[in-house]
Amino acid sequence: MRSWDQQPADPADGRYAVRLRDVTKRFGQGPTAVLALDRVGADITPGTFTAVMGPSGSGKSTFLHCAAGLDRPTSGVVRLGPHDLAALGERRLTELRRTRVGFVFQAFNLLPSLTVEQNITLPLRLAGRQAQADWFDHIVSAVGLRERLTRLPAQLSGGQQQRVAIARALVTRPEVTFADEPTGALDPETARDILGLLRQAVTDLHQTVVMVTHDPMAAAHTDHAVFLSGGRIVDGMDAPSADRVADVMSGLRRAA
Ligand SMILES: Nc1ncnc2c1ncn2[C@@H]1O[C@H](COP(=O)(O)OP(=O)(O)OP(=O)(O)O)[C@@H](O)[C@H]1O
Repeated sequence: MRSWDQQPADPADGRYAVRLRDVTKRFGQGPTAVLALDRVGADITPGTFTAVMGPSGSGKSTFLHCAAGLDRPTSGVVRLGPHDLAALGERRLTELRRTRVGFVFQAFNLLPSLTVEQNITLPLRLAGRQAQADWFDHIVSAVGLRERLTRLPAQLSGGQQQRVAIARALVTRPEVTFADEPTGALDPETARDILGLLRQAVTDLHQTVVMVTHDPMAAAHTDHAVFLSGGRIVDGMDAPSADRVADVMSGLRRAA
């Protein structure tokens, strides 16, 4: 069996934070089966911010779940850095998710009985690791939570709670952070702050972020947008602007 520390077979694999090759995901069987992803390929370069877009039901969440090792594809290859996820058993996959992947969800998903600081460092404690003081300080400053480390989530606004979730995602210095509609529950002004923070995590902290979003304004904060339709990647755009993204999205909705 391949060890997860083994060198990759294709030397190019190690250059990407995430690689999907021919990834297909089928839910169910027979006439009611749904092909949620249909031979999808994607290369996510380290230190980039990518938006995954597409109409409702186009496969965005399935893409994110397969790329993040939350779900296993029916066929195809998913690599996180040099690691082929299919080669990992459940225990190692869980460990890899905990230490090499950050998650930010629409619903924040903070633990209500833990303070801000305890929520941020939770992934490290689960992995039996200590916080690196410099990095912890760095991200706490970046997300602007230094004065609120002893608060509980219920004492914070939605935007502040999402800042905690972003700090928690970054605390392990993951290979990649996946954000699923991270601004979906926020008012437009707070949403802009949170998108600016994700942008800053990429530009200043050299992190890699992949964000599922419906919102062309959100995509405009990213370096690259990929568009899914019917489970396939049908388009891509560098340096996306909200207007160009909205045009592509309208076209995809009309065609759907
Ligand atoms: N667990 C599941 N069982 C059966 N079908 C599923 C399952 N998860 C997703 N699907 C189907 O797969 C397709 C893609 O779903 P997915 O949630 O990935 O789309 P999406 O683009 O994220 O949609 P939305 O924008 O509405 O969240 C849809 O047809 C959906 O109904």
